[in-house]
Amino acid sequence: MSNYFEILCAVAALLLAVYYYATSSFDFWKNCGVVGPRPLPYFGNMKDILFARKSITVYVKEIYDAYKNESMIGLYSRTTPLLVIREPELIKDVLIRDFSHFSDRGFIINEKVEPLSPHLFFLEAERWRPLRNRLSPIFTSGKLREMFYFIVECSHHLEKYLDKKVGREEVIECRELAAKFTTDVIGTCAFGIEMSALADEESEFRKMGRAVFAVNLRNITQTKFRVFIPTLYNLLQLLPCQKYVPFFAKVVSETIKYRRENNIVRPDFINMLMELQKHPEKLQNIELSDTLLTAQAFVFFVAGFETSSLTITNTLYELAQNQDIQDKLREEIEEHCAKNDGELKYDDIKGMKYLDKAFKETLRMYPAGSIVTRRAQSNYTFNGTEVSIPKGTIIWIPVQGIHYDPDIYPNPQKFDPERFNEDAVAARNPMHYLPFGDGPRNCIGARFAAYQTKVGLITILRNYKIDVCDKTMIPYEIDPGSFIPSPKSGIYLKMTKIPRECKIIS
Ligand code: HEM
Repeated sequence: MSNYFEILCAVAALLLAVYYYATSSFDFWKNCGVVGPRPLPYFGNMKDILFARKSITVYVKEIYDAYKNESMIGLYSRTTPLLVIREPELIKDVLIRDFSHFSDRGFIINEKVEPLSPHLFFLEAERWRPLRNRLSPIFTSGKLREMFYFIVECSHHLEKYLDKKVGREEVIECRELAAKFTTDVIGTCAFGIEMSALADEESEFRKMGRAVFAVNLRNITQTKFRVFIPTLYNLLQLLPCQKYVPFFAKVVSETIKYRRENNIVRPDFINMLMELQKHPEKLQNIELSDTLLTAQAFVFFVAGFETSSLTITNTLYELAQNQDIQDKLREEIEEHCAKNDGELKYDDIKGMKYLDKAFKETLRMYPAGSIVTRRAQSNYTFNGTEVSIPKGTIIWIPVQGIHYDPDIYPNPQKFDPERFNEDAVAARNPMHYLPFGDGPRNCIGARFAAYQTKVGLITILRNYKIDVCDKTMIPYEIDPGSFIPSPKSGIYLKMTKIPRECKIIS
């Protein structure tokens, strides 16, 4: 009898210890005077996200809306305190003014689990800083002008593809269409080779691109473990390496070898990475090994094709439902064509003001980064407050919540490019529009993204009228398992051919 009692006591003590471990930090925000939703033992506030029942995008908007009058909201990423910042001045402190305290995103990197993970997006501040300094010149407008030729070449392939695919009118799944185009663009610019995603239905690059973003158990587990359960993340090295890793490694090493042997110089990302490899002194003695180089080419591909293809898709989705805006946009394209005898050049794209507003409005409604994250690199007290956070605290900037705040963007569900006319932009706090983040660690490819997205849109819109059809998903639903907020199913739209004569030339 006494044995049973002892076992019972031991089990109770164990349960108590587990409960204590799972909840002991839950007074942290209360003690700081920061409010937030009640956390659950072990899961904190992340249960629905961990089980992919809710996307971060939806969750962060709910939290933002629920704490309307707060400048900060305290959450728990399982047992670890995590802070959401709403107030624009504090956001500016984190992203810009006090960036030296927040120059890291807080992703863990385990090169055994993911050999291509030490890239610009994930890298810790020490390796990130010299690499970013040296990679930034790849994206200047001068370099972009040189690369514009490649983007335009891909737009001709897109035109041909559409000609073949769409007869007089046809329902097209636009996500796949746009992804093929941006795969070709980023492929030629990042890897320096033709990916032929548009020309070849079985393109290996397109298959690998799909594999990187596939919403499957492996990808969901990997992302959730990396972000929320880092202790278990290391166990993933027991699984075989993702198939795209050896693929990209081989492509990059073969390209480099071929260029070295044949003395080929081409104005693209891989060329600039090879130049850097030759001059380690420029990287403050961080060795740009072949793997580190491949990781950078890989992140340009991964960060570059899906974000822009979703932006093209989402713009078409909104234009199909807003015919007046679509007509106005087409008029602007035609006007520019007429001025240049049917041709569009690099500078014309820059001059298309209405296209720019529509692009920006799409990114307001569908930001690829629904949160921007930073990690505190030292203990930090927020200016004008008594809230102090310890080194290591993760910060979430709730971009999705801000972009749908009716006090900032009245009637936020409405697609309205006029929100981006000069006066409206000047009247808004810059921290209230963050599709590319901000500060020294903002999106390095923002300018490139704008050009490839706009060229893709022009190519489609000048040739086709876009309408919704029975298969169009209305309302738009985000797949809770997706890493970059993506629609739950394909985006099917009807395309009807319009005879055009305008051509883009570089
Ligand atoms: C519409 C398209 C795109 C969107 C919406 C987008 C959005 C973002 C966002 C929100 C961030 C994080 C910024 C921050 O933390 O402040 C980011 C970072 C990054 N993006 Fe983009 N991006 C796009 C296209 C591209 C393209 C085309 C490339 C490359 C060719 C690219 C490469 C990167 C890289 C390397 C980072 C990490 C930068 C660093 O940590 O230094 N992105 N992007």
